[in-house]
Amino acid sequence: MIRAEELTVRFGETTVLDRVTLRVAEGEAVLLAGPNGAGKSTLLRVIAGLTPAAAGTCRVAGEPPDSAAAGALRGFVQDEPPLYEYLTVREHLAFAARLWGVSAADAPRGLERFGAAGWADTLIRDLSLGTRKKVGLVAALLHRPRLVLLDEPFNGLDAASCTELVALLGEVRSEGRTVLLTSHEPQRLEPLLDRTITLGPPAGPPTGGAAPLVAPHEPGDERPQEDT
Ligand SMILES: Nc1ncnc2c1ncn2[C@@H]1O[C@H](COP(=O)(O)OP(=O)(O)OP(=O)(O)O)[C@@H](O)[C@H]1O
Repeated sequence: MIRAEELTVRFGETTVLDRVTLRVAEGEAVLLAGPNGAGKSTLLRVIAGLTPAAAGTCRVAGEPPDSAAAGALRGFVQDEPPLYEYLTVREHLAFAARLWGVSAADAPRGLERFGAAGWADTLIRDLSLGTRKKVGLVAALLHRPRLVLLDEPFNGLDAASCTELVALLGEVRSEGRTVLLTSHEPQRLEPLLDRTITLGPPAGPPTGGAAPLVAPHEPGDERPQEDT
């Protein structure tokens, strides 16, 4: 489902990802782990087609990540979901459903699942952090994507919603869909995960000279390596 080879991402003179190789098979649930600043969110954003790589290749179901084809099969739950502040929750989800070309009929059930049904007619700008996250989750999953990417999905969620989210991701996985996520709370994910891929520590300042990092891929492969 995801095949990234020798990916390098730079911001200015800082190399954030240095020749990262990663493969995730269809139907796997994989945690992207590593210390703060290791580049986990950046890697997710490359796979989501939002951040370009300076070198290397990335394919999602064989398609470039920024292509319409890859976009249609992916749902990305960002740490801070981009939401339309002046729409109500209901309007936002109806808009997201239109963009995906699907019915918004499942949206109320999605909100209900996370205890957020009562916010349907509230403007997004008036929501708490956790409720925004729930709306972002429901919006990203409306089209039942084959690939679900989540960046720190537990941030801001209450305990019951965290449990519900793990159950939801378990259903996604049992349907043969793929899950790739970052989280600093791996213990929550134990029932779900097939594998953990660990990125090495950040390269540091421009002259840091980090060694290449290769994260192996197929199930059953050796454990990911960290080079410092
Ligand atoms: N748009 C950007 N412009 C400049 N630097 C950026 C940008 N996005 C990320 N970075 C830098 O890239 C590095 C990796 O950030 P990233 O958010 O990918 O790390 P992370 O592993 O997800 O960290 P955390 O665990 O803290 O969420 C950081 O040093 C960050 O400051």
